[in-house]
Amino acid sequence: MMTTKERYESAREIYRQAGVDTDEALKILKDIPVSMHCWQGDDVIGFDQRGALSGGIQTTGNYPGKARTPQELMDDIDKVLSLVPGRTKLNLHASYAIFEEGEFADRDAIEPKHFAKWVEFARERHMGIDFNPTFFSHPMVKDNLTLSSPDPEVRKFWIRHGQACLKIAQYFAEELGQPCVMNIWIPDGYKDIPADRLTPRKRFKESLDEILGIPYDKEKVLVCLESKVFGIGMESYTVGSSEFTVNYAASRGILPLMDNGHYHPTEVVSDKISSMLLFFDKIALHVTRPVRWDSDHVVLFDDETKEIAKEIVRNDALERVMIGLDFFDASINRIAAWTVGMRSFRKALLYALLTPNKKLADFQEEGRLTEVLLIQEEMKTYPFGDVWDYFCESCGVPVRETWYDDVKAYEEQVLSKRD
Ligand SMILES: C[C@H](O)[C@H](O)[C@@H](O)C(=O)CO
Ligand SMILES: [Mn+2]
Repeated sequence: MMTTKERYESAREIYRQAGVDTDEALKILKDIPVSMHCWQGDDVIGFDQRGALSGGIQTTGNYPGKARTPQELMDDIDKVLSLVPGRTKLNLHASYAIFEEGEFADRDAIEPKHFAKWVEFARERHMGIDFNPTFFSHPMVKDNLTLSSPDPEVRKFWIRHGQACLKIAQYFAEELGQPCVMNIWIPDGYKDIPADRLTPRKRFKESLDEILGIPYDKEKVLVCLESKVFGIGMESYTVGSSEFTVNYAASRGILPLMDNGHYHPTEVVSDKISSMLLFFDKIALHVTRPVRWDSDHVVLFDDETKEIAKEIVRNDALERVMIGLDFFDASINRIAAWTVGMRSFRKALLYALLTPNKKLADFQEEGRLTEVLLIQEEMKTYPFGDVWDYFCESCGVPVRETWYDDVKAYEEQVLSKRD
């Protein structure tokens, strides 16, 4: 039987004939940062509250073994890191603040010190940290409203939260020497047809201006604003619609964030990326898999994921698109869910890098559309798996599904003891 390296060498030659340099592709692939969301490990619960998940998002499933403490979550993240190749960043929500015994700070009073353990964790693993204020799962979310609430006390609380998070984001960037992508998403909306769509959006705009009005270093903290078309219980109207967030981001010099679960079912983020790149220096993504709704299924190596990766790679936008994953599945082993999602997106990036993008774009310009179609189709059966396996092996992570043996062992030795 051929070794992984021998299979790679054979594949390299096949790709070379199609005009693709696999060695170069693997060099690029290894350094593309993909931000891994901490919230897959504990069903988006966090450590600062005991209530249910709110904000119109939902984790379904009851698979045993979810992380209940910071140490358990860190152990689980470590297990995933040992199974996924390439550069990873860690994406935290503010609700994952770590308090000393007997200590507590509410969301509007959290400080960098409450994230010092995460910094230590990331530093030891040479990772940067991205960050998210948490505008949900908290008693100060009143009638599903936060920054757009008519109640000034509610708004002020969440403005203070946003400002506290900016300081924490800058602390991450300074401590770890990598910019921190700080994403703002609010759940605010109405279940039924609103009487006034304008006023809540006006208040949201003013609240955001107050948050971003405090001094912070724009080189170190890349603030994003994420849109959403609907949430559970907010089916008819969301304050932070796509038009709101894109216009706000453009007018304030921050990044728009597109989550591919946050649009109407036939809209695709892959088609939006090029337009956004023409008007923004940088944009951000939450890659997820919506199944009929914003269900946040595990990211797969599917057509839309591939198309998203292609848009980033072939538009030469690897440094301009901040990639983060956002899914949460509690119905299967959570470590496996994370691993499948992370490996799948890295695969999609590799697939894009192994596509003769320049040749195809030239053909399109020349009107050779038959060739565009047939080459894209033929590339699907190139020996992609041999290149992927070699990449995994050279990054020191398991090749193919053998990684599940590690997950099973971890489940038996660690996860099964948790409940
Ligand atoms: C945890 C959430 O998924 C996240 O904050 C937000 O990005 C979102 O996508 C809400 O639907
Ligand atoms: Mn998201």
